[in-house]
Amino acid sequence: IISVREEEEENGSGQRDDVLYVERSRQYRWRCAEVTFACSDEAVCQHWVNNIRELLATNTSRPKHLLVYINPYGGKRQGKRIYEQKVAPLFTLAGISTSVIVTEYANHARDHLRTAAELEKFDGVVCVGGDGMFSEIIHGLIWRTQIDCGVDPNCPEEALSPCSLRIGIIPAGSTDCICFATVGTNDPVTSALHIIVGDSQALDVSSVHHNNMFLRYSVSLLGYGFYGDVLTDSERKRWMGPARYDFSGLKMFLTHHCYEGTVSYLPAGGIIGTPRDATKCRSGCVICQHNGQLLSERTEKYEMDEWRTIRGKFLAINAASMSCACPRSPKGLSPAAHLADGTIDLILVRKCSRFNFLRHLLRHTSKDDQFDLTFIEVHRVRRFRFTPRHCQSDSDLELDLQENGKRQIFSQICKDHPACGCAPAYSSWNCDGEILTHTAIDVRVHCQLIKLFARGIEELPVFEDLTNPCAI
Ligand SMILES: CCCCCCCCCCCCC/C=C/[C@@H](O)[C@H](COP(=O)(O)O)NC(=O)CCCCC
Ligand SMILES: Nc1ncnc2c1ncn2[C@@H]1O[C@H](COP(=O)(O)OP(=O)(O)O)[C@@H](O)[C@H]1O
Ligand SMILES: [Ca+2]
Repeated sequence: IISVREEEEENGSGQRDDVLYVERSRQYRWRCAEVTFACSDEAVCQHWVNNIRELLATNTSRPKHLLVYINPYGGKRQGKRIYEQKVAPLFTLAGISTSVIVTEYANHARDHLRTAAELEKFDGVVCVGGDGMFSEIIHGLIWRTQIDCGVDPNCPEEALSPCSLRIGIIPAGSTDCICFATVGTNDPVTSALHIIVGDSQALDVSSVHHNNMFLRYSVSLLGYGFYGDVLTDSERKRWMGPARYDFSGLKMFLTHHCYEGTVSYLPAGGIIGTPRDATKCRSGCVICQHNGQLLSERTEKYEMDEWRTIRGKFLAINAASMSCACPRSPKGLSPAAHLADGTIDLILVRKCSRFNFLRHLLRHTSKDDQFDLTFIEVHRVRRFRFTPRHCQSDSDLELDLQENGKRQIFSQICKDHPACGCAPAYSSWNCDGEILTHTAIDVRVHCQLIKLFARGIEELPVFEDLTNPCAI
């Protein structure tokens, strides 16, 4: 139930109660529906209304005061309109009061959250925008929580303190992968209703460091190579709106750059689940519960796991903290990744032909397994490091030379691209849609560090689930 309102019957024959409630629609969408109860005895009617209102008021998981940040610049620049026309009226109906800030520049929301007075009077923060805007919100909230708790965010070894305020996402960006992968759809009304009913979904956060210096947090994709290059190229074409990703995606596919470097990772030992599982992370996921519990009890196990190292040439290095499902790829980059299990799926796409890379990419949009290819490796990890070849230590480079024969260190990249002879040695990291300035990074997962107003993707009813044989 969202709310209840009473009205006199027009002919004076008693009272009417209109109850607004959430109804499930197709493909994970929720809608607001209304049912009317009428009674000739006004006292009885009033009794219903009072009881419903009392139940709603005593429900502590529902937010009553929200701090809303709107990015008017993201996606198709519709954030303000989406909020005012589709979301604000629902919040009003649900009796939620709001403080709304329309951002005026990049990092406005992040900086505001870092210093905002009386944050404790709010029951949550609402982010109207895309993944970049969500990233601003978590940077503000996580930073503030660590400073308040005396945790040094620059130290990669420190355990971070969880944030108490829940975050709601109203999708108004270009990809909106975080919303899609946690709700199942990018629909502002559905997201508003998840906020109103007070849903809660824990989310892992990865911290990214470079030489003991904090760089960024990530909750969805950290991508070097293909996705880093797509992002860098697409930022120059922001005027195209969300279509910039399709243009830059095609361009980077044709460019076909590969990058050399070393990936080291700490496998996620002792947990249940693998990146090749057929089961997916869904509402109330038992794998997230089990692994989350395990991590909170057995931190020493994590230290006992052994680091592994892979050197090579890669078209893409993708670290998915969640499935990264989005409208372009409804199953995502790593379909079996979990929202809150304390792990990242590390996907290595080794150098291969354009044709093979296309096969891999196309499988993101079909039922075929994108990992079932000889040039793809996927590992479930707790931590990983990447060093591009030109940042490797002298001894590492010496080792490479021995392995690869006597060729000149700095010519190998152009050798991979004889046509242009000037391919770049470095890519950049795409960190939830923001470009990272450093290429050598150290990434660590912090299990269930933040909470969203969401419940994870719900199981579809059998008749809607086209992957289910009973539906056909
Ligand atoms: C030839 C067919 C190719 C099909 C490829 C489909 C693969 C798509 C996987 C997309 C994964 C996206 C992961 C999400 C990243 C977002 O965080 C990021 C920023 O989002 P936003 O702030 O809302 O704009 N989006 C991207 O990096 C876009 C990647 C697009 C790649 C084509
Ligand atoms: N008022 C603003 N003006 C310019 N940039 C902004 C503003 N508010 C937020 N940003 C920045 O806009 C960028 C893109 O935002 P995002 O919501 O992710 O949209 P998109 O999905 O289109 O990339 C982010 O880097 C964010 O920090
Ligand atoms: Ca995860």
